Amino acid sequence: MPAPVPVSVLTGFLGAGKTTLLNRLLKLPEFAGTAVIINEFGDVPIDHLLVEKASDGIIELSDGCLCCTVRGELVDTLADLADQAQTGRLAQFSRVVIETTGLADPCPVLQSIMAHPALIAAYRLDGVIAVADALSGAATLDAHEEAVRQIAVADRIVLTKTDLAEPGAAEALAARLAALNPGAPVLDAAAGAATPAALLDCGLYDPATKGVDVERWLREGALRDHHDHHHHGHDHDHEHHHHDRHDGRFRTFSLTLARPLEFSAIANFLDLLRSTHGEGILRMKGIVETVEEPERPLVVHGVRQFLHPPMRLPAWPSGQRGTRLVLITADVPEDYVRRLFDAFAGKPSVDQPDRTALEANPLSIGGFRP
Ligand SMILES: Nc1nc2c(ncn2[C@@H]2O[C@H](COP(=O)(O)OP(=O)(O)OP(=O)(O)O)[C@@H](O)[C@H]2O)c(=O)[nH]1
Repeated sequence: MPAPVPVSVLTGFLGAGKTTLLNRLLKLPEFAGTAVIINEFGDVPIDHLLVEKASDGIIELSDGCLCCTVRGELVDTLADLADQAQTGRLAQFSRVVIETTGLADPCPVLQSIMAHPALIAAYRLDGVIAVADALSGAATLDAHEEAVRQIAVADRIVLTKTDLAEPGAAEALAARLAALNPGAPVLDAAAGAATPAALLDCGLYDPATKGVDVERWLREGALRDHHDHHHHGHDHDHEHHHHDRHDGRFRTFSLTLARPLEFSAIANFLDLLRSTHGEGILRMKGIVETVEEPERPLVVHGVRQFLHPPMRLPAWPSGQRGTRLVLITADVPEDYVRRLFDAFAGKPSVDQPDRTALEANPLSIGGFRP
């Protein structure tokens, strides 16, 4: 089996600058052999579309890229691409970029790549790139929950039109984006920061070292730094009051445990979390030290109710062991998740049901929503 092809999902609101960014990136050598899937043709054509049209919705590009609209299901398109490449009907591609329509919630796309049985062997999610423009980004975030969602689930955020924005506007938006999603670096396109090196390879696997890079994948350190910064002499809540009704609903936080967990404890924790708050788990990723195989970390990765089949790494890639989970959530009480995790981790606490009680009756912990 060939190695799974990395997929980048390019999202961002209408007119934010997705196509402009993509056009620029596709000219770079790092993007050679990229298959581009656009789920809607916008008003601004991709430069490369000066091409002949091949059968079944796939358009082959003169420079070896290929590009298609998603006429049917995204899953069918991706499965078909993989099939054609495997049977030699199509040149093997090294990367896929999916540009979502501006209005889309990217989670279903991530869910397909991560959890659809027809795709998990052929593809791996590399990362979500969200584009926000400095001119109208703040107003867009105020008006549209989808825009906030796109930022919240991103691995990288590209700030566009900073050259057109009023003085201070770009900085204010960048700060708001960082508060919404502390784990994602904000890259200024006009300043040349949106480079392939900055945008690609956000996944667990690092092609440069041919190893895994947990720190870069989880970016838990960035999360912690942001949290610390905002809790030392800085009133976080005060900051939130200035934002609109959407921002405060989205939270990114991490759960950690410095000793091994039984596999069944983590499995039941995730099951319970998914069944009580699945819709609100926009993304979840992490690495777990299990009692059963402490030398081989378990990698968990999911979107909403859907989990990528958990896999084991051959060894701990960095010195730090234990369990680290990063969750990006919408309308999920952080306190509930923490108490649930503590119960399964066996952390004693007054007036809290323990794991046995929870497995018998999930309602015994407050915060459950059907
Ligand atoms: N000055 C400036 N203009 C930009 C920048 N990025 C994008 N634009 C312009 O903004 C407009 C919209 O950009 P697109 O790339 O079409 O945006 P999009 O997100 O693909 O839009 P949809 O396909 O409608 O969702 C175009 O006229 C671009 O030329 C930037 O960084 N600076």
